Amino acid sequence: MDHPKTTSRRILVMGVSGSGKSHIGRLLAERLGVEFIDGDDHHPQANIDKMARGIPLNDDDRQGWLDTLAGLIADYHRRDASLVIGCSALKRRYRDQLRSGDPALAILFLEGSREQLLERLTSREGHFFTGEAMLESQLADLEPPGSDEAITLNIGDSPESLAAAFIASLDSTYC
Ligand SMILES: Nc1ncnc2c1ncn2[C@@H]1O[C@H](COP(=O)(O)OP(=O)(O)OP(=O)(O)O)[C@@H](O)[C@H]1O
Ligand SMILES: O=C(O)[C@H](O)[C@@H](O)[C@H](O)[C@H](O)CO
Repeated sequence: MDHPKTTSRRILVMGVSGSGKSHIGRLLAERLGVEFIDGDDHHPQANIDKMARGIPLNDDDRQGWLDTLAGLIADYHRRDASLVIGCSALKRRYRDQLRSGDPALAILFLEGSREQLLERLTSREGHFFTGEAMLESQLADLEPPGSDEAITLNIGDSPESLAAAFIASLDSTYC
């Protein structure tokens, strides 16, 4: 798809829990010198409580939250300000909702195997999202984006390599 050349861009870092959205998103924003928003910080408390009880979110739970994030993306787009935002964005229609804020939203999909993801989740401490069953539900909901929607990178690489590879792909897409 052809998009008008712009001096700013909005970037979504997506993937299931433990794929590295917060870590890679923050690093990417730092490398690009732009703001980072962690989608998790915008969940209503009811969603956090539900996940902390080990109950996966459903479409209804995610609706208002995705609306909030789409609104933030739209706001940055309107102001021609750059942004990296982390959000699981598991289903195609969730991404469509986020793209309603910026049709040229660039997407980095962090892809990993069940084993890689479980290892990352079990070594992480102090987070409300835990447990193998929760990861299973995320993998069941995941509709992986194709190359028409996203740049896909495997989480086995170091954070620095992932950020550099994505930035290189952006340059070739946008220049
Ligand atoms: N490429 C990587 N290599 C090694 N460790 C990583 C990498 N990416 C992330 N990590 C580590 O893996 C763990 C999970 O990463 P992170 O919290 O960023 O995932 P997340 O997708 O934001 O998860 P959630 O959606 O549950 O918040 C963290 O401890 C993080 O430091
Ligand atoms: O869509 C969802 O089910 C949720 O957003 C989860 O993905 C959490 O936000 C996150 O992964 C936990 O940290």
